Amino acid sequence: MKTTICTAAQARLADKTAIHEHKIPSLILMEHAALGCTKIIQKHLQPGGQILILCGPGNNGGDGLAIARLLQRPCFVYAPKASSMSNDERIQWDMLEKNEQVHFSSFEETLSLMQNADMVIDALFGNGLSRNIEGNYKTLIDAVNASNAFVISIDINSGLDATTGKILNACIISDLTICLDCIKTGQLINDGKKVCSKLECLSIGIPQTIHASLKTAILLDSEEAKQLLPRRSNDGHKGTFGKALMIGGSYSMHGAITMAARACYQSGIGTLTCFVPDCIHDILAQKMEFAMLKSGEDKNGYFSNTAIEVLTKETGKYDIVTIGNGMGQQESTKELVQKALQLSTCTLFDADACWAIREHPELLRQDFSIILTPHIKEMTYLCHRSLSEILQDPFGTVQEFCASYPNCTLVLKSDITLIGHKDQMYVLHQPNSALAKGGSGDILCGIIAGLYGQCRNAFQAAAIGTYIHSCCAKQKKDPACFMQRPIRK
Ligand SMILES: NC(=O)C1=CN([C@@H]2O[C@H](COP(=O)(O)OP(=O)(O)OC[C@H]3O[C@@H](n4cnc5c(N)ncnc54)[C@H](O)[C@@H]3O)[C@@H](O)[C@H]2O)[C@@H](O)CC1
Ligand SMILES: [K+]
Repeated sequence: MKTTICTAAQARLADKTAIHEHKIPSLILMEHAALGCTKIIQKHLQPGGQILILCGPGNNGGDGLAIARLLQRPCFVYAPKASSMSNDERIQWDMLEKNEQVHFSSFEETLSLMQNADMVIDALFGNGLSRNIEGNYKTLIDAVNASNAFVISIDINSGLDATTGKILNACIISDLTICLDCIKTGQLINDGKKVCSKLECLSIGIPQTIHASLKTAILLDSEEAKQLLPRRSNDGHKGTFGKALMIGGSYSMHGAITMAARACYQSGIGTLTCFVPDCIHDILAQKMEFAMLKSGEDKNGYFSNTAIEVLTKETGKYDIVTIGNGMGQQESTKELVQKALQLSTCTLFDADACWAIREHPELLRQDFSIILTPHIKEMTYLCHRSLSEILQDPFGTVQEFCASYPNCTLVLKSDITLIGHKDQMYVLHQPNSALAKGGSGDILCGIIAGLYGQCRNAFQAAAIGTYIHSCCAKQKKDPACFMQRPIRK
């Protein structure tokens, strides 16, 4: 089952389509949601523990009331007046009329119960939050955040804007958030990253085809990765697994091209050639027994502007070309980037190559595939957004870029990494500081190139490469030591 990532509008549209076009009554969706949540809540609940459920005026509150019924144990519930409830919440309320285990508490009682509660269920606001939280709701949220209870938010932490991840004046900080049907973009960016410790996504019976038709982003998890991993046939030869050319390096940054090349080789490329400035040829010859080496004229420790001549004879020889690692922000990098595109083969732009192309973004529109792997700062060279604008809206940034450059696959690297191509997007949500070090990006570039050689599909290679890179870091190994075996299990 795919886990999807939606804006508030996409999530609402998915709900609406399920209800109006697929004729699934909203109360059935609510029951699925509440049954699933109840099972998860029970896993965290101690016998005899005191549970307090906070319900708001919409269907999120309806979920809370349904959970109170399904728990089948004594619990305290705070709920608004029946007259201000949504229709479905009102029906849930009626179902509790004869229930003797549910005790409704006033606002003041709720505040005092909070001090001894073992668990608080946050069903105040979900996808319908539309303005700043004030008054009693703010007081309740502040009290939850000051309590020692284990807090579970239903769907979205109340107070968080589901799309932007901004807090609307006050917001529940949860130990666990159970996302209904899909993760919301706001839960992965901005304040959203700080208010939910753990996200668990629950299917509530909305048909998967609805998300497919809405082109929502897909979470890159182990199930998805297994589908994307290229299979190596035992009767393949080195040509089967691709020929890569990696262009990069400079006197002070020969490590970058070395790490990228080693990762490419260890990712299963058929043959690998590195093109480096003359001044580091001998150093790399010592370090790279796994790659063929070509070198071009250097100047002051970098490629010279004329180094490109060597590449003229290389057209048609390679399946993938990578460019950028350790090249520096030099005039010659700009020249080489343009020359590399004349090889008319799939080209991966990493690091300084993303800077070098910024004066000629029109060159990114080619009839072959281009992969770009910028981090946030490098992304500022590729679009008309500032660093903070990209950080505020990484999803929109990737969508906008991919719509403008349909032959490009963009890997926007950050604590969450977004991989986009046309209207498709994968999201890797495995933040890990092990990757926050020089060389990580070079290794990713190499892994993607190595996998491209085996699948010849830029979007697939970028997505599976990004996933494997992150898995290697989780194993606390040097990511360059990765093996494909762990995710094949
Ligand atoms: N209909 C469906 O398809 C399903 C909806 N579900 C739940 O329903 C939620 C969405 O329900 P709703 O659209 O009713 O939205 P909410 O439950 O988030 O609440 C909307 C209500 O809160 C009020 N409100 C918004 N901001 C406020 C603020 N700052 N202060 C005070 N009141 C405020 C609105 O006027 C509206 O009455 C989802 O998040 C999910 O929990 C689930 O039950 C599954 C099925
Ligand atoms: K909530």
